[in-house]
Amino acid sequence: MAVQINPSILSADFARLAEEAKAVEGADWLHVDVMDNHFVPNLTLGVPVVESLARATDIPLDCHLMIEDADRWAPQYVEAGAGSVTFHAEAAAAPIRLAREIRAKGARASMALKPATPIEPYEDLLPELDMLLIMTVEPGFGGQAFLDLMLPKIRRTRELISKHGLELWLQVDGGVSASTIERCAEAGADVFVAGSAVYGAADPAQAVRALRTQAETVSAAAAWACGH
Ligand SMILES: O=C(CO)[C@H](O)[C@H](O)COP(=O)(O)O
Ligand SMILES: [Co+2]
Repeated sequence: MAVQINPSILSADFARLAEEAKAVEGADWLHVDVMDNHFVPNLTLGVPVVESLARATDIPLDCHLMIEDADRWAPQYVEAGAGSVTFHAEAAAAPIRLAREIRAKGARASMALKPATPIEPYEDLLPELDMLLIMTVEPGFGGQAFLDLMLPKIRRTRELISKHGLELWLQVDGGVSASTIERCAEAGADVFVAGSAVYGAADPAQAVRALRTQAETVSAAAAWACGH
């Protein structure tokens, strides 16, 4: 299980997005939080900004759509250049059809769960996805405190992924930092979104490297424990 670190540009300077992407060289994906002021009480950016950002950076874009009517909008983010598109389970009328459409258009299909949404009703849907995102804060804002009570859900999701023998990536988003990333990795997450912990650091690229080292150490120890 390879560790991936995805800085969230929610905590970057929106007037300098191309430079902010360069500041996190070495990151696996750039996490782009799209908010519509309906699904969440905040407003960020949309398709035209994603199009420009995709042209401005070589880092692939991981678009996290916190928007209503995901069925209508998500495919447009693939066309805008996103390599991975995450829709919320709570905002999709037909998640299987939507995941298939995202994949057919050439991107990785991912589904997110708000903290109060359980994973169990979605077990049969997991093979349709390339990634599952477990929110570890209420979506809407960066800089919130990590919700420890999400750790059992991360664990249960990792068990379901193993039970079905899937290649699915397991992403965590919200309050991920030097003081919480090890707990997430230990619970079974392998893709880590970090906004304030990266862009709030004096050297964002160094913050990405440090988070990666922490997560890799834990996941190597977990792999060793499983294999013996
Ligand atoms: O989806 C999000 C908020 O809804 C952001 O990706 C997330 O909060 C990242 O910011 P931080 O690491 O500062 O919590
Ligand atoms: Co996000």
